[in-house]
Amino acid sequence: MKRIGLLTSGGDAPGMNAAIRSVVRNAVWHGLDVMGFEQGYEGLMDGKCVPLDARSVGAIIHRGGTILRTARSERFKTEEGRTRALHQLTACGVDGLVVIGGDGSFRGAWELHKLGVPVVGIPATIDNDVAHCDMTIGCDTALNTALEAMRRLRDTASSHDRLFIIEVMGRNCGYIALHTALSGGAECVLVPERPFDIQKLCDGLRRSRASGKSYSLVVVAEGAISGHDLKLRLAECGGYDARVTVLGYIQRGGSPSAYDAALATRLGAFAVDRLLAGSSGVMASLECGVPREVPLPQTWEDRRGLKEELMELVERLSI
Ligand SMILES: Nc1ncnc2c1ncn2[C@@H]1O[C@H](COP(=O)(O)OP(=O)(O)OP(=O)(O)O)[C@@H](O)[C@H]1O
Ligand SMILES: O=P(O)(O)OC[C@H]1O[C@](O)(CO)[C@@H](O)[C@@H]1O
Ligand SMILES: [Mg+2]
Repeated sequence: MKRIGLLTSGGDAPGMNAAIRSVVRNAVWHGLDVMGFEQGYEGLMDGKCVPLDARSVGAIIHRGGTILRTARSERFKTEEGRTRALHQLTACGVDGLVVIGGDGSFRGAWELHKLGVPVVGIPATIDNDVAHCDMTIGCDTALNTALEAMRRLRDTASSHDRLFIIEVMGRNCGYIALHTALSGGAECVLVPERPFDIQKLCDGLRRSRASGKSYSLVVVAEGAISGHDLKLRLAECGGYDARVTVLGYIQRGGSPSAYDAALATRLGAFAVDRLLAGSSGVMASLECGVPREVPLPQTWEDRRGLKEELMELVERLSI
């Protein structure tokens, strides 16, 4: 192997740049050339690439976003698009590829692997919805951002004796919502994985008021119900006048936490080591703290799932 390619795909996540730096520097250390493809699979199909060396990834370990930029690509989901990508890889002399992204990006990487491209994935998404890794790069930072917001909202909620709804990201996965609720001390959390009963929610809020609480914080993942729709339902069902804060893309930005920067640095170097060892169609992972490679399909076929006992703990401690 002489030259490897590198791209970031899907939603950006804090720590992607730290992973890029680590991939490039470890590859250079091994005597490899590196080409960075811009805007994920879109740039790969169009041959938009830049050579990367040890100096071109200086002073990015602490930066949010991704210097390679990222994209979602419908074109790459077609056979024609992937054939184009394959031609571009050959034209650029790339004989191995590192894909930094989430579950969708890994599905794309698996397609390339099936076409004969040696490919290793690095899990990076704020959603933490990839199986067989302790955490995905970016999730810890996003959680800390959401927690800080929640603590600020607690200040104003308690001062005004109000009910606040905090909507966090998570189209299909309630990990951020659950862990924000757990660490921020919410009264209640709504996640896409569990149906919710508005009457039960109103009853719970009423009980906590009756027990002497003067304000309440409800965390909702965007995929369960929007914060604004929940406000309307709470007004209809319980006469509540809730205030809504949608955290949105704020959660995707910012410098990576120590955890995310270190995780990205370890996984970036490990991904290059696995490519050089001849692995393909795998994710570079830390599972229970131990580096290991996981066949890509297992990362989406085996569901991580939400821990029921943590959902129950939020409820139990909300008395
Ligand atoms: N089944 C598939 N076949 C080929 N490519 C795919 C497939 N699924 C997803 N991709 C490619 O991967 C890209 C990124 O996927 P997706 O938008 O699901 O984000 P992700 O990697 O899961 O990250 P995040 O969830 O954090 O945004 C898609 O836009 C598409 O180009
Ligand atoms: O608007 P975009 O970029 O598609 O991102 C939205 C989605 O991306 C994620 O933030 C993951 O990056 C999801 O939680 C969210 O639903
Ligand atoms: Mg995803």
